[in-house]
Parts: sequence; structure tokens; C-alpha cells
Amino acid sequence: MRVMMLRCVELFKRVAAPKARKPEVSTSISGASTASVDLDEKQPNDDAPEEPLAIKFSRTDTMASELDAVPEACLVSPATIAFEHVQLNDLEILGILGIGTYGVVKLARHRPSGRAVALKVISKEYIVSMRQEKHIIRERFVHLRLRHPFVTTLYQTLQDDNCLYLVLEYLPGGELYTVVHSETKSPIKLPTGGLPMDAVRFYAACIVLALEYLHAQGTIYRDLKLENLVLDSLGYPKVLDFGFAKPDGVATRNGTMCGSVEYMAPEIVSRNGHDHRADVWSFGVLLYELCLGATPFYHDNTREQMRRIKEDPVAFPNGFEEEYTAAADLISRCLEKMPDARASDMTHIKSHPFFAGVEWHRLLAREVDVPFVPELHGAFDTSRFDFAPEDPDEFVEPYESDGDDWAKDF
Ligand SMILES: Nc1ncnc2c1ncn2[C@@H]1O[C@H](COP(=O)(O)OP(=O)(O)OP(=O)(O)O)[C@@H](O)[C@H]1O
Repeated sequence: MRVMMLRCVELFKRVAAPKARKPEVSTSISGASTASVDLDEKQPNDDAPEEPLAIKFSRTDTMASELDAVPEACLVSPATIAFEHVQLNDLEILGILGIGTYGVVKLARHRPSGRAVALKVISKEYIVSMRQEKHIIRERFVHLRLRHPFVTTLYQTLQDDNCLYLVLEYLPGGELYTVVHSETKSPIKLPTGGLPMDAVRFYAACIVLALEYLHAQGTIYRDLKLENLVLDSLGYPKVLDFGFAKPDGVATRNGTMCGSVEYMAPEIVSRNGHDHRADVWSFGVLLYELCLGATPFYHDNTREQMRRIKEDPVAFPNGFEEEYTAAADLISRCLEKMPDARASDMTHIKSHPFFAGVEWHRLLAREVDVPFVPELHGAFDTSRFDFAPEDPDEFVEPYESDGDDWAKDF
């Protein structure tokens, strides 16, 4: 996989405009990469049992009734039914949509139905070499049971001798990263950086609903960033990539350092143990970035960035707090260094004045105006991605099991 991924990265470099902040295939903390990192494998007590959940989440009555009110078609794509029994040889691979730390995501055509799917391909050899076996099994376990209008649907998982595969709904609208940062592909990016405040509110509100749902399911997401929010064909964002999510009963006041450094909460950086309020922090970073086009504690030296996260107060450009008082106040409440002083949860955040006027039920039912609808030509349109054709010489490192059948539950 390392060979495969390096090839894909090379291919990508040739065909795609470079992104300032695209994850590299690295988990080093000495460089400036903002790849999602999980240093679990470097922990001395990696195999020690994780502490039980300090805070239990439960699906609240409000949430149950809100979700019950949403048309079924919004919760589970009608396409799900068609994708229950996908076979690998039913999929025609068309090219590469994205490269993450642990997987290459490809666009594929499901020949029997003619539909587009995203196929995340993960090499078993690479997973074993990075000691990520538990995480990939957990990603599958967490993701398969999620059904929400703003969470990417995982239809099915598959495997062969060398790879694991996640068959996902294809989201053709591209990453929210592109909307915030691309000079050429974003119709709403402001010349001064960031997005118009109505667009910020829309995307932030969708993310609040997704996180509220995940937390109510007992899942801490732990990898919130613009790259993990991808737009569907109607322009609604969906959360993807549950590689760092922790399910109820497995997590989690623990010392794991995971996520992308730019969005990491101070308690994660300090390995002081964390809970769902780490997502509240990351939401604050994301809200800042949506408003201003940069993250609040960024430094190209990762150690300095971590110091800033732990020690520096959030600072706004001149005039921002006066002009956007509610946004600045919500960001500041989410970016309190001490979790106990932070905005306590997503339900609380929904009632903040910044979201005054948001019709949450209509949003959940996907009945509101979106900031922009991606201009797409058909279900297989990849123009919102730095799409690269498939490499015919792609090589996947063969996997030789040492007898530990860790992938049997995938
Ligand atoms: N369902 C999808 N539809 C469209 N594009 C997708 C989809 N899933 C993933 N992508 C693209 O592929 C990229 C990498 O996917 P993903 O984040 O799942 O990989 P990863 O290896 O877990 O990455 P990370 O470095 O964040 O851990 C995404 O940022 C996105 O651009």
C-alpha cells in the first residue's frame, strides 16, 4: 500500500493543483503536516484496556422525535437497497477522488445498477504495518450503523486477500475545503478569506446537527476538518471518514492523540483524556476557518502550533468581533482551553444567538436554501475534485497474514 499510495500521491501531484494543506502520508509530528494522526501505536500501554466512558450519551427524546419527523428518504438513500450486495467485480473503477492517510478513495460505477459509488481502498499490509487494525474495524463498526442526512452513508464493506474496501455513497460536490480555499472552484469564497456569514451559518448548522447526532449515538468523531466534509449534489455537507471515531462503550477518557493537529483540542494535545467536548473545540476551529479562511492557532511548525493551542487565546482580526459579535462569541466559547469552561454540547450550541433564525427541522429535512448548488453534469461528474485517472500500473503490496485473523469481522 505504501508503494500504491506513494504512486497515487505522485500521480496526484502531476494532475492536481497543489493544496496548501492536503494530508501527506505521514504520522510524524515534527513536520507541518495536518494529516489526521493517531499516535496510539506509539503509546507504551497501547494494549491496556481503555477507561470506560466518563460521560454517557444517549439519544435524547428531542433528537428521536426530530429524526422521526425527517422523511425516510433523507435518512437512508433509496440507493442503499440496491447496494446491499455489492461484489467487487461489479465495480468498474474510474479513477481517484482523494488520498487520505490510510486509504485511497476511488470513484466506481456499480455495473448492475449503473450508479456511482465511492470506494475507499485500504491495504491490509499497510494497516498492519501502522498498527491500525483495531481502528479500521472500529471505523466499519461505527460507520455502518449511522444514518443521518449530514453523514455519508456507508453501504457495505468488502475485502479480498490484500485489501479492505468501504463502499460509500458518492458525494460529487467536493470538499468544503475547496469551497473555503479554492480560488477557481468556489463561487462563494470572499476575496478577504472565508465565506459570507449566511453560508458560514448554513454549513456550521449542518455540522452541528451531524455532531449532535453522533454524540447522541455515543460516538465522538475526533477528526473534524474541512477535508472530511464533502458536499452532495444538492450542496448539503456530509461528514465522512470515521477512522478516529470512538463508539459508545469502547471510549473514552483516554490519552490518545488523534485527529488533525490544527483542529486538536488542548486536552488531546496534552494527552489529558478527552470526551465529546474535543469535538466542540474542533467545531470552534472550523467555525473560525469558515469565517476567516484560516485556522486560529496555525503555525507551520507543529510543536509551536501545539503550544499555541494549549496556551494562546483565540485572536480575531481587527473589527471582526464588533461586526460579527455572535460568531466571535460562539467561537470563543468553543475554544475555551478547559473543557469544563467550554460550550458544553451541540444542543447547547444550537441555542446560541449565532444560530438565531435557523429552522432546525427544515434544515434536517433538507428543505432550506443552500449557499450554492454545485454545477454538475451527471452522477459521475468529478469536476469538483482533483480527479486523477486510475493508474494501470498500480501495485498493492501483498498481505501475508501471521495467523492473526484481525480482518475477519470486517
Ligand atoms: N464518499 C465520498 N465521496 C466523494 N469523495 C470522497 C468520499 N470519501 C472520501 N472522499 C475523498 O477522499 C478524501 C480522503 O478520504 P478519507 O478522509 O476517508 O481518507 P482517510 O485515509 O481516512 O483520510 P485522513 O487523512 O483524513 O485520515 C476525502 O478528503 C475526499 O476528498
